[in-house]
Amino acid sequence: MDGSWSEGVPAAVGGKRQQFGSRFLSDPARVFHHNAWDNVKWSEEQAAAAESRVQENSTQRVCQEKQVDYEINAHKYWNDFYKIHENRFFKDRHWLFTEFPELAPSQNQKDLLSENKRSEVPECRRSEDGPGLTTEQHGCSSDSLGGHKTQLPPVEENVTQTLSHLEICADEFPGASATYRILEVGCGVGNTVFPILQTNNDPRLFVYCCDFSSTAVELVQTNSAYDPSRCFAFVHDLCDEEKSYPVPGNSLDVIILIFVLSAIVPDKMQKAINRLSKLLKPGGVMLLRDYGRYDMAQLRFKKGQCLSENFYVRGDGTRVYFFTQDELDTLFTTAGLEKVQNLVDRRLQVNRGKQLTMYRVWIQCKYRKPVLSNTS
Ligand SMILES: C[S@@+](CC[C@H](N)C(=O)[O-])C[C@H]1O[C@@H](n2cnc3c(N)ncnc32)[C@H](O)[C@@H]1O
Repeated sequence: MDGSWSEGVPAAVGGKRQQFGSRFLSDPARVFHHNAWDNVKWSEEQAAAAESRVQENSTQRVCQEKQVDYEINAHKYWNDFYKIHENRFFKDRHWLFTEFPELAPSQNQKDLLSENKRSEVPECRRSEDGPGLTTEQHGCSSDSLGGHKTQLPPVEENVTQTLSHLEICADEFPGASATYRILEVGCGVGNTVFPILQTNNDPRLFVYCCDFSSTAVELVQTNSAYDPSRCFAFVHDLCDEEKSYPVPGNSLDVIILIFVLSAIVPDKMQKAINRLSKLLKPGGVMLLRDYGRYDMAQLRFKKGQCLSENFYVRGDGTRVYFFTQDELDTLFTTAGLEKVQNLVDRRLQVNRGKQLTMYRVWIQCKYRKPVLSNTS
């Protein structure tokens, strides 16, 4: 894996976190005085140079036979990645709580965990798909469901009708008795999930996480912090249209996508987001952080690594796409979600020892399912 991997940690300045930090480079002569600069403005020349670099490294495409291999065996390439790196590669993403307060509802918005009691999953058709765990197995007795006041928009009275097509029965999926449900897709080895579970001890919270790498999921399940009464990790390919998620539609408060959408082939992204959108409760949110167009990692690719426009394969067979804000907006709004946030984080990282500058571009999005939704 090349050195261009980074989780894109938003900066903290003076111990106090601001949106994407606030250390600005006003005097270029001071560039090597700090490790990173926030909200960097690109000059026209720099943008043009980036564009021409991308044109250059995209001229020669990977042959069709190899492309098919990278697609069919995508999970195997990620399995190999995790066999080598185990849980040492990505860092725990504690910064997510500042960026996305929805992930720490008991810390940030005390009532969120008990909100929307009316939106709990109603009676529905039985399915053979569900793992069939009972509420007792999750240690969440219904007594723990409080009658607190709600902070999210009120759920429409007709939600139960829109759920009539559900495949999973109300009390027969993991976390059925929880009142706040978070799903992380492409969870890797749990660098987001474990910080969430550690930050929230509230028994009304349940966290689902999936990845199509069985090696990664196994590392989550065997982590000493993995508690099946609060968390359910499962193998799932977000591009697989045949296999359903082990939760009913309209049942999740939050879905997290951290550097995962970029790992799938662009023509499968829309359907993957559509399917996820259906799982959100009305008022629920989808949170994303991912690579932006002309990020340093894109510029570093060599000729012959390009699969299609802005989509590349790394040396280890894993793939990465570089988004624009508009592309992400289209993906989410086409899935029936409304924009709450769509930001670009341009950071200048500095290697002071080697006197190197690295221009990073990440995009951060938050999209909400309308209370009156036609995607359910
Ligand atoms: C860059 S890693 C990010 C991991 C994790 N989200 C984190 O931030 O630490 C991308 C992850 O997406 C997973 N992934 C890629 N394509 C996927 C797919 N089609 N379905 C499910 N997971 C996928 C990979 O196995 C890998 O764990």
